[in-house]
Amino acid sequence: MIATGGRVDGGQAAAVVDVDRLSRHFQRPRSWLDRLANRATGPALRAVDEVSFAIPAGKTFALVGESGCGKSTLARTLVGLYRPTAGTVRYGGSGLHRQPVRGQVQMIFQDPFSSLDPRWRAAEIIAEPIRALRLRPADAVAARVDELLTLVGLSPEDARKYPHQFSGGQRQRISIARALAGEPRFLVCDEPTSALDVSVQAQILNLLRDLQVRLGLTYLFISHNLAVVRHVADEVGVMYLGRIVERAETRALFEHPRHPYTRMLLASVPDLGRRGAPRERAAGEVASLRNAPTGCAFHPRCRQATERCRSERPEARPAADAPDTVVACHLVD
Ligand SMILES: Nc1ncnc2c1ncn2[C@@H]1O[C@H](COP(=O)(O)OP(=O)(O)OP(=O)(O)O)[C@@H](O)[C@H]1O
Repeated sequence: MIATGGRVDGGQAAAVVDVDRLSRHFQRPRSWLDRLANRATGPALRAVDEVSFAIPAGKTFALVGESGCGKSTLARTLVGLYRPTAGTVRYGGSGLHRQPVRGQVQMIFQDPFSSLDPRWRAAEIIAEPIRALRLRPADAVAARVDELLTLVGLSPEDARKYPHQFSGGQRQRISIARALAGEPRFLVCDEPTSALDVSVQAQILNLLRDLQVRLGLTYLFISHNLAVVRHVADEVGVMYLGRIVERAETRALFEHPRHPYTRMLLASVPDLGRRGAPRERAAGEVASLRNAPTGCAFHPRCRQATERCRSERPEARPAADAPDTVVACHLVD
């Protein structure tokens, strides 16, 4: 259960990750207009803008939203690949830390082929974090690699193979084994199945689910596929141009979407099986972070937008009738 600002209320399961008004901006190169106005830098691109949420231990929080809305930037900031521009991320169970304990936060990527070094055998790929973090004595590393291969549904004989000798699904299993080698508590899965054949996607999703239960892992799960998100997530955050516009428990989000953008996203998937939920047809151009609109960033596409939506940015607030749902929209309530 999450309140505004991403704080987990006392008495609830401890958060493994707690994100509070986190922003990550990128400096854009100067345009000729900037030069003309004698500006030293171009305007910042607000890839992630004041995002807040917390993920309780053992749960899955999913991020959805159109391409370019900042999901990967948020994921990369959480695993420490990018430094936050503002706001905080705290990690841990009891007593949160500003930095993740080494190894405890890991990431798996969409394309396992490009994230695995083609010159390394599976054994070396998986052993690397074990050695770097000194998680096992040198003579126990090989046995740990065999254990991890078995855990992800491969066999110890696979240890000698190179990435190109595996299928796409098997390569993703190697990536997962490598991530688990660091003994993480928190795993960021950035589109982990979108590069895979449909028949293999379900196997990888089931593997992730099994591992979550067996190892007590906490997931941030990023996907374009709303049917997948509905299946795997406990809670969902809907991102639009760098901000979370709606955050709700999965069932509530799919059955009772509140933000016009969430409704539009769900309406774009005909077979989600929603009955009676209000439908929103897509309107207007897909906006870009490069020229983000004023006020509510969604207003140019929103059929109900008012003058206020055009000028005043809505803050994320708990819904009046569902305090676990947080929505940033002037028209809700
Ligand atoms: N290293 C970077 N430097 C400058 N701009 C960046 C950088 N990384 C991402 N961006 C910009 O930040 C915005 C958000 O990108 P991001 O990859 O986070 O979106 P996304 O929602 O993950 O998209 P997709 O689903 O296509 O992966 C984009 O406009 C992108 O061009």
